Amino acid sequence: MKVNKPRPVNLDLQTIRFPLTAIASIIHRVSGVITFVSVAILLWLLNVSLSSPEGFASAQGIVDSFFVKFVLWGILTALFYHIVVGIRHLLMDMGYFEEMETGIASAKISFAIVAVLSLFAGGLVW
Ligand code: HEM
Repeated sequence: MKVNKPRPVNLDLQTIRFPLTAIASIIHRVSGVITFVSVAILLWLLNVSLSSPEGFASAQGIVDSFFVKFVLWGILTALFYHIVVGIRHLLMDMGYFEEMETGIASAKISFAIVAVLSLFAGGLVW
């Protein structure tokens, strides 16, 4: 088929720039998957800690390393992101923040709220 009006094609992923709203949405999906996987890890840790006094001590030992604390901080940050941007999604489903300007502003505000909550999570973990 002959194309009369050649349309611009840009498939170079290094030059495609996503709008902030798209980035917020992609990270929301990623944070949902992280939260889903984390539920299994956290339930396993809870089970270990509740099994016996020795189990509780062993769970304390597991959580007492920098790496595990870092992972827990990441899990909490992903959860906070998912909840805050999830609420933004639900508000958009109700018809708010649908224009580009308000969509970008609400994404920026959500990022700022998540940054504060992430600091709070760091305080809880360490
Ligand atoms: C254990 C808790 C949770 C898990 C494992 C989870 C996981 C997920 C996953 C995997 C998705 C699919 C993402 C996509 O396909 O784009 C999703 C979507 C969504 N989640 Fe969660 N979620 C959890 C809790 C929450 C909470 C507390 C909220 C409250 C705000 C929430 C709000 C949403 C919304 C609004 C969507 C749809 C987003 C869209 O339309 O693109 N989620 N969640």
